[in-house]
Amino acid sequence: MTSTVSAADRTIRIASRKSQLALVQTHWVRDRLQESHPSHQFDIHTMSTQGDNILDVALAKIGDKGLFTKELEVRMLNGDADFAVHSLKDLPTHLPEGLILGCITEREDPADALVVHEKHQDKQLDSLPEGAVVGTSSLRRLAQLRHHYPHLSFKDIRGNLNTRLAKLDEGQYDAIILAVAGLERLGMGDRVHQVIPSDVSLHAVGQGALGIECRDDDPEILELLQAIAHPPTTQRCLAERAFLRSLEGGCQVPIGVNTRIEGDQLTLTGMVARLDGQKLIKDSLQGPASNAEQLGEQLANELRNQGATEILEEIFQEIQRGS
Ligand SMILES: NCc1[nH]cc(CCC(=O)O)c1CC(=O)O
Repeated sequence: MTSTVSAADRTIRIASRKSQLALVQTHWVRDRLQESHPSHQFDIHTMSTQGDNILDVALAKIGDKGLFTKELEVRMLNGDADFAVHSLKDLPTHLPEGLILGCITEREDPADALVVHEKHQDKQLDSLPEGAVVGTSSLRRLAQLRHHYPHLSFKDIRGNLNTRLAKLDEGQYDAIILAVAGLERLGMGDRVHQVIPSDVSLHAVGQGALGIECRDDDPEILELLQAIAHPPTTQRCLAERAFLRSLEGGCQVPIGVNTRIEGDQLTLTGMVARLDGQKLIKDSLQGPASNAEQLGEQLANELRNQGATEILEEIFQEIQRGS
């Protein structure tokens, strides 16, 4: 006798990292899917990733190719998990054979935030004192902030959000830069002291959105995930990811974006900067949102014509040398 397992009696296994932010995000996805598919059973399986364990090596040096995603991907490919919930910005633009981006959820504010030590409550980025120490490990944030605020100094910061906030509060930094979205999801939106405007700092590709990764040969899961897909966010993020995919050369680089949808028009702004902030190439273009990925590739070509390739090559060499 044969029996067919229908989605309704299949237990769906969700893979997640163990960090507090990852768990909040995964529970949010599970709860939304449970609402739209009440008869399904969803189980969450948590695991640590390399990115959670390696805290001392500069992330830029090892590159962030799947550092936060690999272990989850292995589970899916082995058939031990059905999909994984990621912060979209941590999900590489090239996925392993057999896996795809099943859906993208509605984005929160994608901007970066300035979070200050209590002694700087009355300050903003432009009024922090000369030499104030700003914590960030993101080359993108570093290059853009150096460009606009040469009076500040920058220091690496590692660890999860709570660890970083504790280091700030202890006085190891005058201020730190974090994503608005992460703070809000953890109920710490009150720590956002200044939302950094997009003319100062473009955000990371995919920032503020969740990406659900699954096997490409599982139509049941792909269908189920459509309940939490958000088409405008998806179009914006596909344009952003195509832009990054087209530019990146195998390491974490200072690339930022901003997107906007009005009617059926998508506007994409992208930038590539030198690490010292002395040179910054930025441009925008607009086109039909239905051509999102093509727009991303087109903008990448534009920036290459304006000198992005040289900047990226220079950065790649600096990182190799370990400077
Ligand atoms: N690289 C770490 C990371 N990955 C996702 C977020 C939270 C925000 C988001 O969903 O983009 C953060 C923290 C941060 O950048 O402050």
